[in-house]
Amino acid sequence: MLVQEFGLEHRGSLDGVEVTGVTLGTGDLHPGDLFVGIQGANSHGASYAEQAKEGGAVALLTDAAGAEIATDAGLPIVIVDDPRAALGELSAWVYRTGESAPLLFGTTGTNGKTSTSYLLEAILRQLGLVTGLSSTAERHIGDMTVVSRLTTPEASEMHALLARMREAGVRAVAVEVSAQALSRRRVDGLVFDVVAFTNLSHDHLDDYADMEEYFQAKLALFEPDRGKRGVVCLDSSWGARVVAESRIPVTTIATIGHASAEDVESAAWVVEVLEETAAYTEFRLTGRDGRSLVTREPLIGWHMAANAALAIVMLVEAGFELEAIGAALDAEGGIQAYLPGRTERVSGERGPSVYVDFGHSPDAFENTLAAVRHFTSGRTIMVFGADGDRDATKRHEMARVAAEGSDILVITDHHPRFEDPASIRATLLEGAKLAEHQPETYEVSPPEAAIRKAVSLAKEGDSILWAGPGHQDYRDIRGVRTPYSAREEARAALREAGWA
Ligand SMILES: CC(=O)N[C@H]1[C@@H](OP(=O)(O)OP(=O)(O)OC[C@H]2O[C@@H](n3ccc(=O)[nH]c3=O)[C@H](O)[C@@H]2O)O[C@H](CO)[C@@H](O)[C@@H]1O[C@H](C)C(=O)N[C@@H](C)C(=O)N[C@H](CCC(=O)O)C(=O)O
Ligand SMILES: Nc1ncnc2c1ncn2[C@@H]1O[C@H](COP(=O)(O)OP(=O)(O)OP(=O)(O)O)[C@@H](O)[C@H]1O
Repeated sequence: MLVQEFGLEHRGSLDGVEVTGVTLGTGDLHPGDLFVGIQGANSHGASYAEQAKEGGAVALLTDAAGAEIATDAGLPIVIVDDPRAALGELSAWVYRTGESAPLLFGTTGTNGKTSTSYLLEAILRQLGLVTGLSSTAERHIGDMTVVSRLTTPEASEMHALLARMREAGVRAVAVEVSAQALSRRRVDGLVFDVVAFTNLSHDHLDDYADMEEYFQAKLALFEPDRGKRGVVCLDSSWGARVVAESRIPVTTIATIGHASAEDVESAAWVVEVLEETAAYTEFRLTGRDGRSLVTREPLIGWHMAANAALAIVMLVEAGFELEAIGAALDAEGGIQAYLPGRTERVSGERGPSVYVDFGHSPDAFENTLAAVRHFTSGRTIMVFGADGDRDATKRHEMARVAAEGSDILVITDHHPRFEDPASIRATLLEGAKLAEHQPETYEVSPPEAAIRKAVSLAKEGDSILWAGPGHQDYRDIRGVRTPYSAREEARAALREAGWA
């Protein structure tokens, strides 16, 4: 049936073969699945065809090279030139995700994708809709939470997720779309009702040759086969490029004091931060036509207000009335969202304030440090490390920005992966020295000791920002995911210091 539908070449009998799911990896396999073998960085997926058969796969779809590898695996083989290119459409067909599709929102950008998606989900719930979420931190199917491995799942997993959402009565879904997802065709077979661009700054230059290539990867979300209409944030200068090069209709939003004066002047929507407290940020969102809304989001920093406003404009673009959104938010005192590991406060009433954050780029450090400083009467202490085996070119700038914005710096380890953690720390120490302002600096490994060092130095009125680990519950050390929670470590360090 599938082979006839798509007119595909095949080997071996497909009589009686019924495909009920699609998967790329034997680890995710369910009986009845079509196993798709793609060439990976380490191996060809087709070399796992025998395992896939044992696990209940009913057929293999792969390229000509994969078909050679899997000749003796005992599965019927469907052959296509580029299995990854076929994956989205095929998965959409198997999981019937085109039928009664929910409202789909897709957000891309270097920073703020997860936050915008959570805030969007929260507002949709406050509007009374059953919602879904696909983010780096978690995936949600209504009230159920599913663990995330990638920011954006592979197309087969994405369509399977949407099928489960349909069964659960989900009406609207917020999806975080990474540049890697666009480059690797993970959102094929989806057309978002509204897409959004948050910002672009230095990150992922291990995956992309330069910022231009990284930008072009993100821009792909603003194509008619990916999104119907878009909202572009002008706070980073790359926003104007998205507007100029988008191939779908877009509207714009800019934050006073952060976008250029000309961009604030020309934007269709303007965000003005009215009040920043340790518990919430209040802002006004005003449309060019005079429509306006004042509300609060439960996170610190102007950038989180910008993310919340972006989410609201996405909803307006999807057809929701601004007045209705305002009324739903007013009824509950603002946006009711909990974002795991995004400047999450883990300290109690007494002692220093401790925030754990997922920021891992210079821009994220700068904004989060500024937000923490805003409420700190004492000293700002920053604890951070850098990812091993990921873009090493951003390390100096991360450390310089961290040094510039803090009074005390504790440089430690993050996910070393296969790199030597001591050499990553040495690079960070070099970067910190490039700052004009030189904080008191310590090098402490491992992170369990680093957070304890920071807590031992902190006094009432001081704040500690631990940037990097966010919501994550493991550290990747030489390819092994060791269970580990920064939020739990920070709480333990505070308890041990008598600040419980
Ligand atoms: C570097 C990279 O992109 N790797 C992706 C790639 O893995 P790979 O090429 O290393 O795969 P491989 O180990 O050679 O295996 C080849 C194939 O055999 C399959 N296999 C492999 C072993 C086995 O026992 N059984 C099996 O079936 C694999 O599922 C794969 O399809 O193919 C896998 C499945 O198709 C992906 O899950 C995997 O993403 C990894 C986990 C990853 O970290 N990707 C990063 C770059 C990424 O996409 N990041 C963005 C981040 C964004 C952000 O920070 O904003 C994201 O969206 O998450
Ligand atoms: N609009 C923004 N501008 C700049 N920095 C931001 C913005 N929003 C969030 N950040 C910073 O980036 C960190 C990560 O935020 P978030 O998880 O929402 O981004 P993301 O784009 O999903 O990142 P990732 O792709 O790595 O998951 C935050 O904790 C904060 O430090």
